Amino acid sequence: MSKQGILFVLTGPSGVGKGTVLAEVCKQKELYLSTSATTREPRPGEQDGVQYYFLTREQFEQKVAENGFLEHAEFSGNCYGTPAEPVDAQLDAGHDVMLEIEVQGAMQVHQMRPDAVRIFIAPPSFAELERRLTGRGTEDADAVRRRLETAKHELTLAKEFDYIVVNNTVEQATADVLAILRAENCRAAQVEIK
Ligand SMILES: Nc1ncnc2c1ncn2[C@@H]1O[C@H](COP(=O)(O)OP(=O)(O)OP(=O)(O)O)[C@@H](O)[C@H]1O
Ligand SMILES: Nc1nc2c(ncn2[C@@H]2O[C@H](COP(=O)(O)O)[C@@H](O)[C@H]2O)c(=O)[nH]1
Repeated sequence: MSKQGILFVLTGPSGVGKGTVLAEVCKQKELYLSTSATTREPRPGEQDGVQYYFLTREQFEQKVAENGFLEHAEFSGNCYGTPAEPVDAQLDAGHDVMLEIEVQGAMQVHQMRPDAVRIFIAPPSFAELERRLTGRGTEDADAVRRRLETAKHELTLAKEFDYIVVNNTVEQATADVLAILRAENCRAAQVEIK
């Protein structure tokens, strides 16, 4: 049987810097990034099929009913889900896959795919998380408040994950994530030798 790819999950509270760190990681490591579906409205500049597949709630629910998602969750009033088929196709082709998703979904992946390697990105402090989320300027004050409320609970779950990376600087967090990816690839290679 040919080698399967490794499924990686990058999670953590909204605004912690998952997307920023992942963009740097992808400059140095070949990874298939899953494109999620969401019912959230596109932000200025976001395009359907690029950042997300933007679905109506009915379309999203239809895909849930068809078992089309590897995981899905409601977050801050909107639905988000990982389309299963492209992820499986990439893993079967031997390519490593990365999901960048929120914490409830990441917990589901553990149940569905116990082999997945899950990395929790944590902020250096709660005050810094608040600064980053507010500073990004993509949500109004009410949405920022809701996301921070959710973050308080999400941070208590960090210890459930395989690795915790504190995103102090983007450079250091990128190096830490790359080291994890390398280590997990070495582990997979050893399993094959046996
Ligand atoms: N190490 C860092 N130091 C300072 N600012 C950072 C750092 N990492 C990310 N940021 C900034 O924090 C903001 C949020 O980052 P980003 O959008 O990557 O977060 P996210 O976790 O992907 O959020 P979401 O889950 O909502 O998609 C951005 O403005 C980004 O430039
Ligand atoms: N459970 C899932 N969470 C997802 C997915 N795609 C993205 N996300 C996460 O949702 C929040 C909010 O995203 P935003 O784009 O509105 O800021 C963030 O933490 C994303 O990582 C998914 O498929 N499933």
